[in-house]
Amino acid sequence: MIEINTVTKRYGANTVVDAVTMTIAPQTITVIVGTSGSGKTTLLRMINRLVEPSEGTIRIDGEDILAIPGYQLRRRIGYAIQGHGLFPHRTVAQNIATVPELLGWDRARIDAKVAELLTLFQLDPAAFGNRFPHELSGGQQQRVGVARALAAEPNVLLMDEPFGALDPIIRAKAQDDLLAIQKHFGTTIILVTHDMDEAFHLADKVAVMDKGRLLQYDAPAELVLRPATPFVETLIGAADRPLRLLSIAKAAEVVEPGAAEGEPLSATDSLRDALSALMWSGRETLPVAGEDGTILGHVSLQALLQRAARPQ
Ligand SMILES: Nc1ncnc2c1ncn2[C@@H]1O[C@H](COP(=O)(O)OP(=O)(O)OP(=O)(O)O)[C@@H](O)[C@H]1O
Repeated sequence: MIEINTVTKRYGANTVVDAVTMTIAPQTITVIVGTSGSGKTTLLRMINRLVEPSEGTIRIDGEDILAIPGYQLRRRIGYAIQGHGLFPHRTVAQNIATVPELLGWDRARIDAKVAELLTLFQLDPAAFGNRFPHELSGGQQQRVGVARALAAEPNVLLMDEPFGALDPIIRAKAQDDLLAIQKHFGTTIILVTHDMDEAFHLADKVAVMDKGRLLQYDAPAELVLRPATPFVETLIGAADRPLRLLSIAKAAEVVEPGAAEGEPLSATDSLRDALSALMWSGRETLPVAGEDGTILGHVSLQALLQRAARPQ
């Protein structure tokens, strides 16, 4: 658990993070959104002491981070940034091994970890381990950046616009990889993004910042249904509210018994994808298949319209 308690950061007379209080549950993904300059990066960097707070406390699992030397803290907390920040003269394997080496892991454990992470990120260790960063595509470099942040098995991973430079297709894939990896390791992730679609796709909870203040810290559906301020409403985009609600629910949640014609949806597809498939196929219903391909029932346009409507 991460407890941020009335944390403030000032640069001279300028308060860039203003008395932010939030508690982040273990093994969840918190996404920080807000306008440019609202203090998102500063808040994130105070958690690993790359920036020191002017006031307030931050505790990780009950321990005040000021009691831990910054360099030690940063070995315990993964940090991934846009543009990956890989060391250009170290190979992919050496990059990923950086923190485990600092922590004094033995060679066999380091090699096993590097191979595990490369495989997890769908990079063949034999083909990629000895390459240098400039010999990879941007998307591959970004995956290595996240793999490096995870190498020492941190409980906490901070990510600052990690997918900002990726094209939309690779970006969607990177987001799904991150969700799978978070499940696999049970990591607590705090991620900064400008992209509201990304926030809704990834977040257990969203923190909305404006001018250094935390305006709302809630589950994505709460932001849509009960925005704390007009700013939150604008940021989410009033016209997108029904689609945002559909994007955070899965087909499995509205499946009804009975057969339907057409190409089956997957139970894990979002309701937004389900709506798109229904509209494109011109059908009122489509079948839904489980992971093993068994048909579980169908999803109807009617059910989706009900889910997308403002609750009465
Ligand atoms: N070292 C510093 N010295 C002085 N001012 C700073 C420093 N670092 C950040 N700031 C200021 O603090 C404010 C918040 O910056 P921060 O990078 O946290 O915002 P952000 O929400 O992450 O912005 P963006 O979305 O543009 O990355 C900005 O006005 C910035 O100019």
